[in-house]
Amino acid sequence: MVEFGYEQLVKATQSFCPSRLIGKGSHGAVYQGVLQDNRVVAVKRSSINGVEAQRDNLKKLENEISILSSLRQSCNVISFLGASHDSVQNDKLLVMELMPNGSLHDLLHVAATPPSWPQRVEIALQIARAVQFLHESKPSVIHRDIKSANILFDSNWTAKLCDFGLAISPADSLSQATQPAGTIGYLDPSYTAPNKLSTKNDVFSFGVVLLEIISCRKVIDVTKAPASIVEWAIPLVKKQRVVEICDSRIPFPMYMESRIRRILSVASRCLSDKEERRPSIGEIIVAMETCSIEPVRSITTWNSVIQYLVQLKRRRKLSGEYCIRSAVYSTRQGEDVNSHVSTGKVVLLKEMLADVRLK
Ligand SMILES: Nc1ncnc2c1ncn2[C@@H]1O[C@H](COP(=O)(O)OP(=O)(O)OP(=O)(O)O)[C@@H](O)[C@H]1O
Repeated sequence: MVEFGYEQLVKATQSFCPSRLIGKGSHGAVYQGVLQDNRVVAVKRSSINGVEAQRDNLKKLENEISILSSLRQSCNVISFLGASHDSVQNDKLLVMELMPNGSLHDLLHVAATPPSWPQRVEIALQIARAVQFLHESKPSVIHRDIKSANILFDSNWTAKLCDFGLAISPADSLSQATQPAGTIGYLDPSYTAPNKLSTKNDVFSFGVVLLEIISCRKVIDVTKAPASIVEWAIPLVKKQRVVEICDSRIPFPMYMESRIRRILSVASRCLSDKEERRPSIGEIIVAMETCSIEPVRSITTWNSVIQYLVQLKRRRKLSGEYCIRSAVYSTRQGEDVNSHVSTGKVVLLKEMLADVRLK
């Protein structure tokens, strides 16, 4: 693990200047810093506004550093760059890549322009890959706080999972004594005691994020009944009323209907009351990879429309060929050609059939 000098990071953040503050979380504040080699990074600090870090905050940041430093690099998990410790102020610092494009939460609930449907599908897949990376790491890691606010976008608009303050490895002996934790609205209701810790807790939270991506509804919205996104959406998925779940700010895309249905069906399985019925993240990836199209960056709605039209044209060509073949067969049997094709095509078809008969 790279150990940064505390003074070096104080300088990089201009002494944790308020103008460098990106945001505050429950266990620290994140600042933008510029290192000596001009790399622009994000620095998470356990103390807020210089007030000595609460023991709990410090423990969470230490845990985050320990988990991130144990992981290999992954495309969809925040890149850990190093850490620093100041024994005088009892302060810890975590250095990570800067994510300049905000969170999925802001993209869904704050941004003026809602993300396109292909973008949503790709983001969902990128998050699934991040969870797969954690669950299939050796030893495996359970994030315990998967939510849209913890999914940030890098400069290429690649989604990455962040905030490992609550992450835990079931292989760690301490995990058996760790109390359940997470964020209301995303927290698995069956995670009620330390011994209920399982990768399926993350699968549940991932299912909630899928519903949020498709509907753009807040996970808990007290102005609506039912307030919980899960209680609202799952009965609609079961009744196949998919259009009612989809974000109505952008038109429902007929060309993506099957992909959206598939994602909602995955979400519904992730949110099953019975943990054993929830799919593993490996199964989720298999189901979802058929939904993906292209990287978010290069996707435009037009690309997808063009893809759809090409597919449609191919399908029509195939069904046209089928029509002609079936008409040839029926004509040989003495049936009427018109029963197989639209009138527009009959003239051409009759000429072709004449040709077939001549042969
Ligand atoms: N690497 C990063 N690059 C850019 N912004 C970041 C980065 N990491 C965190 N942030 C932002 O900094 C703020 C604080 O993040 P932090 O992870 O400490 O807490 P949080 O996720 O907001 O809250 P909580 O810890 O309560 O779940 C958030 O607005 C988050 O989006």
